Amino acid sequence: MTVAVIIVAAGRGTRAGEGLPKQWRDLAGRPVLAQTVEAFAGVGRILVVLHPDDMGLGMDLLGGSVVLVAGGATRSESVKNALEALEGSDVTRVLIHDGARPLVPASVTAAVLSALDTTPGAAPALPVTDALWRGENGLVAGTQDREGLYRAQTPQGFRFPDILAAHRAHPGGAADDVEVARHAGLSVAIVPGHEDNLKITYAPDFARAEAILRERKGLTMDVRLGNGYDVHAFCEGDHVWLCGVKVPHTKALLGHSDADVGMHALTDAIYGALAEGDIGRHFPPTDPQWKGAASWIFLEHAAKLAKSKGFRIGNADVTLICERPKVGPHAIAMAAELARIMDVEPSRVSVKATTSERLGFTGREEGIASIATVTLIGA
Ligand SMILES: Nc1ccn([C@@H]2O[C@H](COP(=O)(O)OP(=O)(O)OP(=O)(O)O)[C@@H](O)[C@H]2O)c(=O)n1
Ligand SMILES: C[C@](O)(CO)[C@H](O)COP(=O)(O)O
Repeated sequence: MTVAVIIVAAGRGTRAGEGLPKQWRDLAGRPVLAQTVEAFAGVGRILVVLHPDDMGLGMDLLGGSVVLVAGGATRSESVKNALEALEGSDVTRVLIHDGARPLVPASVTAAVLSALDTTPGAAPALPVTDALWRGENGLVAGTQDREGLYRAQTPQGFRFPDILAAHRAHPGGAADDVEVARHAGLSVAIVPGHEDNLKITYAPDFARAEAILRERKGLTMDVRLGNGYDVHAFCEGDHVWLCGVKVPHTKALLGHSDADVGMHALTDAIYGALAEGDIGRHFPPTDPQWKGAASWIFLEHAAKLAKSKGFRIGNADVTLICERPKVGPHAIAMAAELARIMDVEPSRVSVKATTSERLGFTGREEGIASIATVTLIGA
């Protein structure tokens, strides 16, 4: 028995939203397609069907370890191209699998292959467990008996000559290869599918798939919390830099750099979460090259350091403590600027202010203090 695995990955993944087609996107550190191919290691010879524009990407990712076949305009055309490529080979059984199902358990594949000993076709599926409704204009218009209904998965397995003939005879437009096989009169056994074997279809499916992978690898989430605190004294001047925004004021802030007290607190919070010291360790105040430096250089460095260590910024919260200038009118612009520098969504960054009720050095308007908290989430 010689087995071939056809992995169809020539679609454009339009429902998964913007960016690269889903099979090329990152899933827990590696492209989806690399993980799908890996799931079939040792099962048989592997053919990967790609969009003609993606052949270069395929060579880079998979090299000579698989046979690359150019896909068609529909899934079934893509499958047929690969089946035709196998004609004349010694292949006796084929498994046809979606490139967008990277988490297929080996037990599902084994069950499909073994069912082919007794039926010409076999495919995994899960029974529908929820109640089913028909809907019209947002209202329930009727119910549907769920008895005997299944959610179809892949790999769908067939004896090679049967499925090649079935595809050649099919008029096109089938949702899957079971439909093609049944049109040709082949019987197809249902074997137990698996909830992990989801098809990445919409953007949130990436997070579901990633959670399953993490659980499989026994990984727990590495969440880090960091805090930062900074103070700068006022001096002569007509503006201050706060969280990357130039704010007119009757004084300036004194410092070796641009004295952006909020950005310094946030930068230190990131270094703190990474156990990487503080700004002074990375940008020594004794080094003249940082004299008058724009503080975004420090924040960008800290954010990139976090990324290089496998962390993303979960959220950041900065509080400025001063009587004046008034921060409220600038807070949104400040949060947006910090988010831009750190390369995170603006909704994950907060800037707010408080006075110290005229108490202490901030109350006497001798300077501004800032505290910041950040969470880093390990990949
Ligand atoms: N012309 C096509 C269309 C789809 N597929 C593959 O068939 C599988 C299942 O299809 P689907 O999830 O619908 O993928 P896309 O067609 O890429 O997605 P969308 O419909 O959202 O564009 C995917 O691995 C996809 O790459 C293919 O090889 N050739
Ligand atoms: C083949 C399939 O994966 C079975 O569930 C599915 O039909 C293909 O994807 P699509 O979303 O229906 O295009």
